[in-house]
Amino acid sequence: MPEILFLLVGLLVVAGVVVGYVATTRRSRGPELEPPPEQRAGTTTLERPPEAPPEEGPAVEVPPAEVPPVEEAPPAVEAPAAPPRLRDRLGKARATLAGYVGSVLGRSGIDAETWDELEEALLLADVGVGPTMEILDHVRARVKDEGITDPEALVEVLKAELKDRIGGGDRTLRRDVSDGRTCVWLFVGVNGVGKTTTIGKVAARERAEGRQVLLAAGDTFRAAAAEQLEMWAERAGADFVRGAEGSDPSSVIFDGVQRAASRGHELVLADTAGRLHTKVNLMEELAKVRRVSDREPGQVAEVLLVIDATTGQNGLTQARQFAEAADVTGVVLTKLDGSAKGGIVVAIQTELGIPVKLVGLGETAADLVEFDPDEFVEALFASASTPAAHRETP
Ligand SMILES: Nc1nc2c(ncn2[C@@H]2O[C@H](COP(=O)(O)OP(=O)(O)OP(=O)(O)O)[C@@H](O)[C@H]2O)c(=O)[nH]1
Repeated sequence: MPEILFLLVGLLVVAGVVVGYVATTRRSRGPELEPPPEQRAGTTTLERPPEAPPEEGPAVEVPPAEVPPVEEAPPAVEAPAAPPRLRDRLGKARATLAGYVGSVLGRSGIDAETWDELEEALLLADVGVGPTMEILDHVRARVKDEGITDPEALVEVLKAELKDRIGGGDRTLRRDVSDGRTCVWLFVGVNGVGKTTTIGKVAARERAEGRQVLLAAGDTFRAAAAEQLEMWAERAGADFVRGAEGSDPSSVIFDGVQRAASRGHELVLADTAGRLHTKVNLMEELAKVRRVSDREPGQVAEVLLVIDATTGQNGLTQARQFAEAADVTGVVLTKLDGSAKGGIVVAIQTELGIPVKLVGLGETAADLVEFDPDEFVEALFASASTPAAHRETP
């Protein structure tokens, strides 16, 4: 009996000691709750009513107290891996053309079938009926004038014609803004074309080149879109601003611009919700986004229309509508790695005169290249049977 009493007293003493220790440690460490997103470094969530009035003036002043000194900006990140070469990634488009071109080159001369095959090849590549006919008319005229009879020379004339059509125009991404203003690039396009992914790729590139960048989640329709963008921002070491779900995209982007300006960032990359080019109200909203993003302290230097290369000719209709609503300055053609329809480049450039500036060739940060017309045409015509790595660009 005394043993049991002794044991009970011992247990009580031990329990008391343990409880006391735990309470002390808790107090000294503080609560272990995750900080709310707005308190995490480099991230801001703007809680605002959905109908903030950005057109009437700045909706929300960024309080100076919230702005950390510029030294606290995210560190520069490593450059993404070397960008892929166009010709290594144009597998599908190359394979489609290679069959036709191989057949043309296999003939002893140029005959009616040769022209039929070239026409079919261009149509399959989605160059479009109008441009295909024009291109072949020009090539026919040159072949006749120059007395060309050799199929190889004919293919060279066709390549030159294509390069002529998609060449020219300024493809550099513009950064020139008035003194004291912050450069804004807007990314627009229909759903799922790759806007967010492209912004992530561009952010990685800009950061690797040492620029301070802010990503603004102007896609307030889908919470997942903002989360996806935030992930890209974290990876790239970029600043990030999002708004409450359903809030006004113009306000969110404007707040992003204000924050970027106050922190001395060079560039704001603004995402917008995917929208059908046929929905008038959404296209009007986009026009407003552009106007508001252009107000001090921001200035829109690029409106980049993102087009999915696999949609082919439909991309042309989209480009027309977006150009009207948001004054598009350049095209980013994505998913060219999985498309046989690279010919849309020709259609967009010749029919709308909008230069293709960037090309997406995959889903990682490195899969973005500047568009080079000569390289593109050579890549399209490079023989599918010859390993690209062993061929020299003529
Ligand atoms: N193969 C390939 N896939 C790509 C490329 N660019 C984007 N994608 C993929 O396309 C899908 C859609 O990309 P997002 O960036 O979410 O497209 P979005 O335009 O922002 O979509 P919404 O927000 O719905 O309008 C994702 O699975 C991307 O990984 C590319 O160049 N090549």
